[in-house]
Amino acid sequence: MTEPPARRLLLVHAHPDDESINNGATMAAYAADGAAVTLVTCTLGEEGEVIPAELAHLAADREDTLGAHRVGELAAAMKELGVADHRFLGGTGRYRDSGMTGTEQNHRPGAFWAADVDEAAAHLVEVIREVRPQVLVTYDPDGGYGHPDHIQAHRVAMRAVDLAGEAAFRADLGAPHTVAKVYWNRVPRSVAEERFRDLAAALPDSPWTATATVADVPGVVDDARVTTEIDGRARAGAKAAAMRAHATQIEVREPLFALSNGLAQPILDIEYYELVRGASGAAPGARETDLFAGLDLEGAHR
Ligand SMILES: CC(=O)N[C@H]1[C@@H](O[C@@H]2[C@H](O)[C@H](O)[C@@H](O)[C@H](O)[C@H]2O)O[C@H](CO)[C@@H](O)[C@@H]1O
Ligand SMILES: [Zn+2]
Repeated sequence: MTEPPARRLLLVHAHPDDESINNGATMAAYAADGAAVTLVTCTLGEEGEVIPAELAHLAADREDTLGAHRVGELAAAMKELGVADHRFLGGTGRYRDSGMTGTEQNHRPGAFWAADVDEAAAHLVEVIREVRPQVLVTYDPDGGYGHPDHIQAHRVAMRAVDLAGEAAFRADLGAPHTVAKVYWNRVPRSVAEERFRDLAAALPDSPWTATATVADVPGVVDDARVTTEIDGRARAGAKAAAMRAHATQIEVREPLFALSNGLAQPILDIEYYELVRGASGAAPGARETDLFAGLDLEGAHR
């Protein structure tokens, strides 16, 4: 049996498209460098809006086949990033997209927001104990921007990290595993502000007439809270291609993109994180430039 790669990264996201927007360059860079990259997506994105007019029939209030379509978009995006291991939490379609906050979809049976956190976390414990990642990436407690599925993905991911390491929890799901480092997706406020200033110059050459704002960018925090930056500029093409693969949700005109709201925002090829569990591998006062910094990877195969 071949040994798994020494470095193993697990990312937990709410919908197909979040992984490419938040971590596309990071995922592509580590996959290209021989690390094992595993993505768990919690829903199929069934309640999303649809950008291309010719695909409007897929929408939840029409044929309700957008989820199946976005499974294909995600597979195409993973090919662009070179990521072979992507799964849906609890199996394809186990949890349904809950819709934007305050909508009636939040409370429909099967909605991820209505799921029991421990029950959902057990599905993720099984993945953690199989993959045995040293590093896990997910959202902050607000899910980056308050979407119910993002908040729930945070809760399930953090609960699963705790349970996966408990020997007394569900031995049937595999041997206990402690994730060494946990990160939340972040954007330093100074970077967001600078990129939106630059955006104004690029807007006339784009198909959009309006921009989002710094407040619309998920996970923006004061610079001091950002512990880690992954320079993915060498993977900018892969990230843009992966975002473009999510064609029902994202339009891309590099260096900009827009969601179905039509508000232009910058594509970030340097991706930022806040280390919330585990020890930093950087010198005091410096940012890490590697998610695996400080880890003893010798013999880290299982
Ligand atoms: C990036 C992200 O999390 N997208 C979610 C989000 O989609 C937004 C939603 O449809 C909103 O109404 C639009 O104005 C915005 O442009 C969309 O990005 O919520 C969807 C429904 O839960 C979800 O499917 C999509 O992945
Ligand atoms: Zn999302």
